[in-house]
Amino acid sequence: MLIDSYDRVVDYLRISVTERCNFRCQYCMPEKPFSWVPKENLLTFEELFLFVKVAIDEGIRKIRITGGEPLLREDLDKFIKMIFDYAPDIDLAMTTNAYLLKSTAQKLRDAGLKRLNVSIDTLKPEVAFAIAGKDVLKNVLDGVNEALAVGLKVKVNMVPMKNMNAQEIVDVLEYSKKRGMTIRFIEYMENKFASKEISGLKSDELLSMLREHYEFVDEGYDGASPSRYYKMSDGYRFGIIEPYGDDFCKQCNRIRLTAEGQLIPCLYFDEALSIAKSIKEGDIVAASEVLRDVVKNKPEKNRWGGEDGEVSTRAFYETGG
Ligand SMILES: Nc1nc2c(ncn2[C@@H]2O[C@H](COP(=O)(O)OP(=O)(O)OP(=O)(O)O)[C@@H](O)[C@H]2O)c(=O)[nH]1
Ligand SMILES: C[S@@+](CC[C@H](N)C(=O)[O-])C[C@H]1O[C@@H](n2cnc3c(N)ncnc32)[C@H](O)[C@@H]1O
Ligand code: SF4
Ligand code: SF4
Repeated sequence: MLIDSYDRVVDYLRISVTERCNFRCQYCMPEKPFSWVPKENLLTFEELFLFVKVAIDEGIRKIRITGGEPLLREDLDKFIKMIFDYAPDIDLAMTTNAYLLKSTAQKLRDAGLKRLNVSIDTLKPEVAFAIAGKDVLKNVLDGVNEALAVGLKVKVNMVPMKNMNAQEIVDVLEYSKKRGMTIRFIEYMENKFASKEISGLKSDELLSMLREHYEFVDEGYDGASPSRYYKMSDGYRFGIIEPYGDDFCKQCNRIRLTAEGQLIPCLYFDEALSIAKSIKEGDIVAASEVLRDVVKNKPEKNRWGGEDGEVSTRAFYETGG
């Protein structure tokens, strides 16, 4: 079991399989980055799998594939199958923009993927264009329908922004509810890569807008998730994620791996250790030492809430959110 120095069990590994993306979301990657990680620096799926086996053997029980856009990476279903065959019981999930999901959902499900978190910020084609930089909505909604049809469990992530999609929070909630998908509203998190024009809706603003339509009670955090959940009178639950908060850090169970093998102990801190060399040399003893070091060095919590108004220096598309 992996236990950090604050006695938290670390059993959740988020793997960003690529930082590339087919969208240019205003809050994440409005411009094509100046440079991508060169392809030769990316860990291959065989190399990533070698690390995944080490991580599972050490106690990881939940793996989320993310990016950039993970579906851009060729043969992703084969990577998922490798993980599933090695440990069928682990919680195997992915976060995606759904654009390529219509043609891939069945393959992913057959490979062993269990859950999907899909980003849906709007149900209006022109707003989707304004956010993602291209005409994406039809593909996204078709992708979600297909994922549900093949039996994947789906959650929706929405980042509400003023003068953009904030007026749609009820519509996107209703869309999700009708399809049995939990929606989580994510507070926009400032970062140095995002468009400077964005003004995100804060959780208190969101809650008062939702109160005009619904009655609900605060159910608090659910396990180690950074989402706070609210239960409506008909039993439907929605979540709000305040990434700048730190209440949920007490339960933090996660580390992150980037596509080039940087193992990140905490989203806030710049520190990371690379597993690339040990994995490329097939040295699993060294890789598990790096893993244990990263876990041991997990900080207690982020410091975004401080008075100096710090913003994230990490790119979401690099860490996978
Ligand atoms: N501050 C902070 N925010 C996080 C962390 N993990 C996730 N988030 C936020 O939550 C958002 C949604 O994360 P997802 O990729 O859907 O994953 P998840 O919330 O772990 O998903 P579940 O396993 O379904 O609970 C991210 O984009 C971040 O904004 C974290 O460790 N710290
Ligand atoms: C970086 S994306 C990677 C996976 C996939 N491309 C997608 O969009 O779902 C993961 C999550 O990060 C969220 N995200 C990206 N930039 C953000 C920001 N500045 N503030 C809050 N959430 C953000 C997205 O909405 C998405 O739900
Ligand atoms: S949020 Fe996801 S879909 Fe949007 S640009 Fe970032 S990685 Fe791509
Ligand atoms: S901010 Fe750091 S400590 Fe807090 S939940 Fe995220 S990764 Fe864990």
